[in-house]
Amino acid sequence: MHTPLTEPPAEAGADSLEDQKAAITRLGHELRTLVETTVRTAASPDTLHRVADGVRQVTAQLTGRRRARAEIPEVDGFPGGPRMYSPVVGAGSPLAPPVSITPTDDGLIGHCTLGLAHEGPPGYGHGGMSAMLLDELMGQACTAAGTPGMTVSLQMRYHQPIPLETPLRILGRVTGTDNRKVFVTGTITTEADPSTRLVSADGVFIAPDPDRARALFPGLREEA
Ligand SMILES: CCCCCCCCCCCCCCCC(=O)SCCNC(=O)CCNC(=O)[C@H](O)C(C)(C)COP(=O)(O)OP(=O)(O)OC[C@H]1O[C@@H](n2cnc3c(N)ncnc32)[C@H](O)[C@@H]1OP(=O)(O)O
Repeated sequence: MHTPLTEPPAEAGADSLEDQKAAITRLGHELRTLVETTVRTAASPDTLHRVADGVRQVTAQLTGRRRARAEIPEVDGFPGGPRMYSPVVGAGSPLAPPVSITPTDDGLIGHCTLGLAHEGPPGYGHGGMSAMLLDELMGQACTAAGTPGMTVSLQMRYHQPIPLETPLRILGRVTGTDNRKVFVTGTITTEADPSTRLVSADGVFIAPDPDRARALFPGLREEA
């Protein structure tokens, strides 16, 4: 018998939340492997049909309660906490590379490696993927600076293509604020050559006023 993987425990204490995060992370890893293998495979149509049937059966095992659209998962913190299903940093998301983030003296640094699932031009990263990586790092830099905000403007510059299967470094840094506006810059380089910018961005983020934030995010917890 299969245990439903998305059903939260009846009483989620600290230990059970950790168990839940570990299980989400493990499933996310297996799904990313499946996605990457899927976009690389040269398997025959018979094999692809057989695998599709198997995947459909696996999906049917994810029974139990489904999260509502604006619900913030119990395993997450918003804003400023973990986002297990984020398409950029979420350990549980098959869409995420995922990016791991650490603070620096004046911003945040993210690390990830893109695979063929993130391909734009053959062998290189999709430009939308670069924008997504930078938007996240720059948005999280706002939160880390104590001014969480939403992107209202993201000016991208693509200097060189981003190689796949190559460790990357993404920087996000707040350069200034003006009332609710936060000005942020970001760059993507390889880990091996952090002085050569492959992509850079300038962004404006805006902290919604409290009423707007409550209306936009009805699942926001009071302490946030
Ligand atoms: C507890 C709180 C949670 C907070 C939030 C946390 C989110 C943490 C996300 C984490 C994950 C990260 C992920 C990556 C970040 C996304 O991806 S965010 C998603 C993409 N962005 C969006 O969907 C934002 C859509 N835009 C909006 O909803 C509304 O514009 C906002 C952001 C709520 C602001 O609305 P508003 O408060 O009515 O703003 P408004 O009064 O029109 O403008 C305020 C000021 O900004 C200026 N402004 C407006 N647009 C622009 C622009 N494009 N360029 C320059 N200035 C502009 C205005 O001129 C105005 O300036 P002043 O007149 O005050 O000098």
